[in-house]
Amino acid sequence: MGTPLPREWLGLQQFPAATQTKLFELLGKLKQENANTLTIVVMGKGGVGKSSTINSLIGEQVVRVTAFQSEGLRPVMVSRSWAGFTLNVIDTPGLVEAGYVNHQALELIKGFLLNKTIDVLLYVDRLDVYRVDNLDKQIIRAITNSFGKEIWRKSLLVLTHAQLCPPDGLNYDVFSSKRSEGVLKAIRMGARIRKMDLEDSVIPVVLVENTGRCNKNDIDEKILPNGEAWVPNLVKAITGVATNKSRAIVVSKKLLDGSDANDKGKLWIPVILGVQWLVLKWIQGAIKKDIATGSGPL
Ligand SMILES: Nc1nc2c(ncn2[C@@H]2O[C@H](COP(=O)(O)OP(=O)(O)OP(=O)(O)O)[C@@H](O)[C@H]2O)c(=O)[nH]1
Ligand SMILES: [Mg+2]
Repeated sequence: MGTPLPREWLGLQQFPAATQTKLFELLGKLKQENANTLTIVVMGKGGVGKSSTINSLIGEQVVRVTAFQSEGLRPVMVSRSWAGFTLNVIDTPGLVEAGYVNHQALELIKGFLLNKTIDVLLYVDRLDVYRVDNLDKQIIRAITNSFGKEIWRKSLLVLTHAQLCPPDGLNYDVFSSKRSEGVLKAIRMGARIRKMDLEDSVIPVVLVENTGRCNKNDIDEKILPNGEAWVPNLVKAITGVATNKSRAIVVSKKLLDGSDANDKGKLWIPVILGVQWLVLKWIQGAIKKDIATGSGPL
């Protein structure tokens, strides 16, 4: 049995006209670049707004949103098609359980993603949180160990709950860039991305506000406190990452088995064989010389 055809992306039509125009333009560009399918995986801690962001992006209530910790532990994929273009979005369970990295959830995600190609990772956290701690780094490390460091070249940081009033009279943009920098630093540390690698691995940040109470501009687009319409921003950043010069992540068994580390060892095999061959040749040469000069043991 083949894969069922994805449903028509009806949610596109519920966006205000201005947003629709921008989205059609961006999706059209993707199609022009021969990207007929786009697979996005959404990961992050529990309750940060992963599922809500997916619903906002698709424009339909496609995945369940819960105020309390969700009991559903399985990843789900939602597919929608538009003019021959297919969008796949994979929602995943939260990566934290009782203050620790939820390895069980991670194993389920790995199993679900096996043999899939990830075009974009949305790493979701909240904007209205002020601290970044060790657990954040541990989650990032767990994702990196599972899918390889390269996944961060295909990632985007999404900060939810973006409709906020910064504390202490701080300016909104100053506050949000401080929070973004904090999470990005945790990503760099957790993923062990070296300073010298930084330039070509800039992770874009997008702020989103998923509640129905989000403010709107006069053309009905949902806006952030700084006036930016965030849905087109999100789609633009996604298409940017999808078409950047890094390759999409093919989740093979080899990648998941952590063959990365093993491969590093394998690189030395030809070198060691070469050195062995040279030593052997040298010994052979020395023996021949000994025989020729007759200076061998009596
Ligand atoms: N104010 C506000 N609330 C949000 C936003 N995003 C999500 N929420 C709320 O936060 C709660 C959790 O949202 P979910 O989308 O279920 O979060 P999740 O990351 O999918 O959670 P798990 O699947 O349990 O890991 C729900 O009550 C949402 O309504 C946001 O941008 N702003
Ligand atoms: Mg969820």
